[in-house]
Amino acid sequence: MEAKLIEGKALAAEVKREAAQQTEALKAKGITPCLAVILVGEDPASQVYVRGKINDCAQCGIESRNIRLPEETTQEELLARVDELAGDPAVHGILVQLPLPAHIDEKAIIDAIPPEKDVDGFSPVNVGRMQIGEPCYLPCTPAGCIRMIESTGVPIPGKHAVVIGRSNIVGKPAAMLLLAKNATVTICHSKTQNLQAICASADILVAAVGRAGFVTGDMIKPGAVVIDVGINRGADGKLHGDVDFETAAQKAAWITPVPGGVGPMTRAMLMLNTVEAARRAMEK
Ligand SMILES: Nc1nc2c(c(=O)[nH]1)N[C@@H](CN(C=O)c1ccc(C(=O)N[C@@H](CCC(=O)O)C(=O)O)cc1)CN2
Repeated sequence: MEAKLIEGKALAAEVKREAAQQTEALKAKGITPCLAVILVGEDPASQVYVRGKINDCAQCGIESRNIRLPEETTQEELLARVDELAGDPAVHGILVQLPLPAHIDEKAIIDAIPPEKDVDGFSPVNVGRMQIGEPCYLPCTPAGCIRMIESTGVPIPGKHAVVIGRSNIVGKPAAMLLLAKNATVTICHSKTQNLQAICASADILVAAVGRAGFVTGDMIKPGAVVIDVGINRGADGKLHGDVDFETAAQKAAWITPVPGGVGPMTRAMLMLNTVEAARRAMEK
């Protein structure tokens, strides 16, 4: 079997067109969605992602505030900036780019973002609402994964979905969203025994391990949908997914590429969350 590609870039363009249309409709009612993005420090990858987000905003007609703070910014200073944006009615979404420098407590910063402006869906209130199926902002990467799976036309209900990775921003929420779609979900991690056998029984496999080429063809069930969340920069300077694409594509029915897969979808889903935040603010 030679897997079909789930084209993240094309899907992301579709999602951004949706966001742009919704933005137009909001502007006609007198409200312009606005996203504030805070980047602390000079991490080169984060700079690329933030630039991408600001460009996406422009493409969708969304206003943006690009806030760059030096590496030595203190936690108190960062909290003060977040508070300022929290109190600014013109700002609908606040995103603090992760990772933060080691001297800043990420949790304290995420907790300071009001849930109604938390377009990353990382705050405890949004995480809790997601768990119980209440309206909330879904974290962008997992939400993008679901949209990519759905784009294949393969029904999720009843399928065995295996998520490798248990991070708060990808693995856990991806598992919860798959469960909410009535998949039977297994979460695997570094201590999991029989990982190969579990993965090889997955109809849907989401790899969020953070290790290049970790998932190989022998771990894929023939005909599976494989979603590769990994973005690992190799010594060759190129980006590599968590999935060994060549061998996995021989077994899977559908597979996401890296680059051009989950990454662009993460950014596109952020645009939808920002428009939604503006709509909710208007309704309030
Ligand atoms: N506040 C947040 N911080 C981080 C998040 C997040 O969702 N919110 N996720 C990741 C990084 N991330 C988004 O910020 C992200 C990563 C990658 C891409 C992307 O488009 N990747 C491209 C390749 C880009 C490149 O050349 O490096 C691709 O995969 O095609 C977008 C967003 C951690 N931090």
